[in-house]
Amino acid sequence: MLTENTDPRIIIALDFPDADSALSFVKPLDPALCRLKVGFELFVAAGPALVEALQARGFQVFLDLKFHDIPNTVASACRAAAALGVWMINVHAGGGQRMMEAAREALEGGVDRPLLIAVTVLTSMDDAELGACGIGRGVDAQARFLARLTQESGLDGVVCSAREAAALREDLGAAFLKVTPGIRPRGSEAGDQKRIVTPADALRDGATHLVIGRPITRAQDPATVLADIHGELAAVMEA
Ligand SMILES: O=c1ccn([C@@H]2O[C@H](COP(=O)(O)O)[C@@H](O)[C@H]2O)c(=O)[nH]1
Repeated sequence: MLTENTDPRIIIALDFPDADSALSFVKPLDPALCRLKVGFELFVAAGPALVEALQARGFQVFLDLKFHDIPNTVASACRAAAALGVWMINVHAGGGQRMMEAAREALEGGVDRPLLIAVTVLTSMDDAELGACGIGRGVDAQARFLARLTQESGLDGVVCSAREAAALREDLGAAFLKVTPGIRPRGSEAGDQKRIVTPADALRDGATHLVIGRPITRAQDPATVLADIHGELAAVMEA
């Protein structure tokens, strides 16, 4: 039986080219069983109206626009995103402490403010790719460094790979959110993701939320894949 409730851990990445495709995909989904993530592609194509349409269907929305700019610009963008009534928004931790603090301050005092998290190291990157950007300390150390900076800036959590979740739980506590893309049920294709983890391992290692896109959205039967993942998570929670 599927018993997720007011705090579903699964966030489905709605990477679709237009509103019609996204809305027809979500039609059979139950908002008690998943949240939805709207990223660049869909937001650029369909805008705030689509976010409002998803919320009107009962879904909580993570608006994944990964703001990364000067503090004043990011703060204003966060204020505008919060006005949409979304559940969660994000920035890039690489924008630095002043930028993250400006983002947090922009949301202060708002009723039902969105959760604010920061991207550490993209799950599509490995040590070699990070090194090629001039960061030689490796993915694990860089993710831990940026996660600590995020917590010191007063944000609610981070986007990281579930591979780093256990270390971040140790460093920063269980309540600090660890929102983890790069989730791949056993046997599914990695695609462009480098740091992948199964749903069960992610939960066991301390991921608080699992972002899952193509393994569900490109499946022949998305509802069955979602139900199977719920089963996998329930087994971990019962163990
Ligand atoms: O480090 C990151 C940050 C964001 N993402 C986003 O999550 C989904 C993952 O989709 P899959 O199809 O399951 O790979 C996608 O929208 C990314 O933009 C990420 O993957 N890694």
